[in-house]
Amino acid sequence: MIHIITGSTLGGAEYVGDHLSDLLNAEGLETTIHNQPELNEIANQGIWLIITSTHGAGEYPDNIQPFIAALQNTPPKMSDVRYAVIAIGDSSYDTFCAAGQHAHHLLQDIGATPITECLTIDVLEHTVPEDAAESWLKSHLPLLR
Ligand SMILES: Cc1cc2nc3c(=O)[nH]c(=O)nc-3n(C[C@H](O)[C@H](O)[C@H](O)COP(=O)(O)O)c2cc1C
Repeated sequence: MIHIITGSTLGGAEYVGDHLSDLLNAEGLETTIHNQPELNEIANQGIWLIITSTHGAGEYPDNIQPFIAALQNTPPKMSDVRYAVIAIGDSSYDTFCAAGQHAHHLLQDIGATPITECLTIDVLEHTVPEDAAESWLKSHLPLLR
């Protein structure tokens, strides 16, 4: 099972999550999308794919903040979780993709295993972030099985 966990204010990261979920399902991989993630509803095993934008001054979007706080305050056993983070942001901000980068380090710190480095998608360069995410997915598919 691949848990797709999104952090989004304007919907962009959610669209990326929906798109990747469709592609993974077409490859025969099972997914669950968590657009309002609750730590106690997400099994601490399998693959977590976190897709989050950055808002404010390097902040997480509101919908994912409680989930991140719960991971920090009461981290579950993460040794059976492999994960990847897709960070979406705008490189005109000093805090480019800060939320996604933070999530990547946090998961590693609490004992989950990274599948790969954090992917950053710059919306100035990629007006359709789904396209950049799709290319990434295709090249990382063997690691997600
Ligand atoms: C008020 C505001 C603050 C933002 N702050 C940041 C930021 O600190 N770092 C960054 O990389 N992008 C920042 N962005 C860009 C967003 O991350 C980007 O537009 C993203 O595509 C939004 O994704 P979403 O639709 O999932 O919320 C900001 C955008 C807005 C509107």
